[in-house]
Amino acid sequence: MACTPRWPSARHGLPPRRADSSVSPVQSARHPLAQRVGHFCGKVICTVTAYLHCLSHTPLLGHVDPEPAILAEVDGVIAAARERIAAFDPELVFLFSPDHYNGFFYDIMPPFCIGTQAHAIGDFGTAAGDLSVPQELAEDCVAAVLADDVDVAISYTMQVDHGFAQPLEFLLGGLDCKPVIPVFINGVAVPMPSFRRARRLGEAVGRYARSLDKRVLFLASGGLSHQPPVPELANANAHLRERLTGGGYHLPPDEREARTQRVIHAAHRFVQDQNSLHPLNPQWDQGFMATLASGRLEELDGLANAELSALAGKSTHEVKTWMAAFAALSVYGNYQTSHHYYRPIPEWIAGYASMSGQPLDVPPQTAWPSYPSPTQETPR
Ligand SMILES: O=C(O)CCC(=O)/C=C/C=C(\O)C(=O)O
Ligand SMILES: [Fe+2]
Repeated sequence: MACTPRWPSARHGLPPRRADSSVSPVQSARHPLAQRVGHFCGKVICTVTAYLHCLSHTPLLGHVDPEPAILAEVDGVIAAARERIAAFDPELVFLFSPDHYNGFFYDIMPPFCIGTQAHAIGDFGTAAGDLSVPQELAEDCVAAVLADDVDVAISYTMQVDHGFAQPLEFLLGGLDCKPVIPVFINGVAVPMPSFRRARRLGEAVGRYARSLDKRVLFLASGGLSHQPPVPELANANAHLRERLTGGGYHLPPDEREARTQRVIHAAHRFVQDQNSLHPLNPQWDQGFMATLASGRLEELDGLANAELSALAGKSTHEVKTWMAAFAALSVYGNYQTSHHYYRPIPEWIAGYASMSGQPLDVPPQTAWPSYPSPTQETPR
């Protein structure tokens, strides 16, 4: 697979905001971030061994979109994040993502699962194909996390959807452009893990990552506040129940199309009437980002799942991927966040957000463009 980004501009015929898809190690040596974070790590000096980026995903991109100016704004946010990641040049990626009944069903629904191999199905027009999973490292990661007292499942045939595919496409240029360990966190199928458990998982993954002596990128996919029409077992009819309990691994094309159209239709309706689904909650979203930025991750330990659903919508549990990624970063010491972006986007039925983070001993990236931000750069 060519590692050319299929980010929003590419899918909408807009010119890329930055020509960073061609950033090479040599070019990125002149890159401001490269100078700061030590792109030549291992050759000259290594100052940063971990970087984090958290990004909402949306299956509605390219199907129901906001006005061009907003689309271009998001495009720029993603392009800039991709450029920073290219400058960091990760040797290994840990991607925390949920699933939407495409790879994980109620035949056996783990709260957490690490894949040693993974295949993306290509739903909603996202990329299909195999991820580049380093099998032995993924196996070691599972063993390390279990030894660290966090129970995690293992899959040798993980099937993933847009939740995993979109950040890999947008931030890394494709499904198989970097070695990636996929970490599934159940964010839609009740009963779900708590914030506290997601934090513990992230810390365990972070401790394993830190033991590797590699430049590691932690990615999180999903959120923030939203409640798109994702099926629920509690009110499923017999056919849907059969699908949700394990009959959905290989959906017939007509059912796949019906699911896609159902979400598109719901988005059109939500744009007209934001009470047609659970309303977005920008206040909660921005508070959540500020809490992660503050480093006080334990503050969310006590937020019950039912309470989060009531506050911000039933799919908001996807933000536990953000919690896990930040917890992993916290293992590297105090951190600082940057490039906060937040905008409620009804067309995508989402409080759409993006945020980067890195260990605190690296000078802040003051030369970088900023975007509308709910919080300022916040040293922990
Ligand atoms: O209709 C279905 O069965 C699945 C719908 C679906 O996949 C929706 C996904 C929505 C998101 O991923 C999101 O907004 O985060
Ligand atoms: Fe999602």
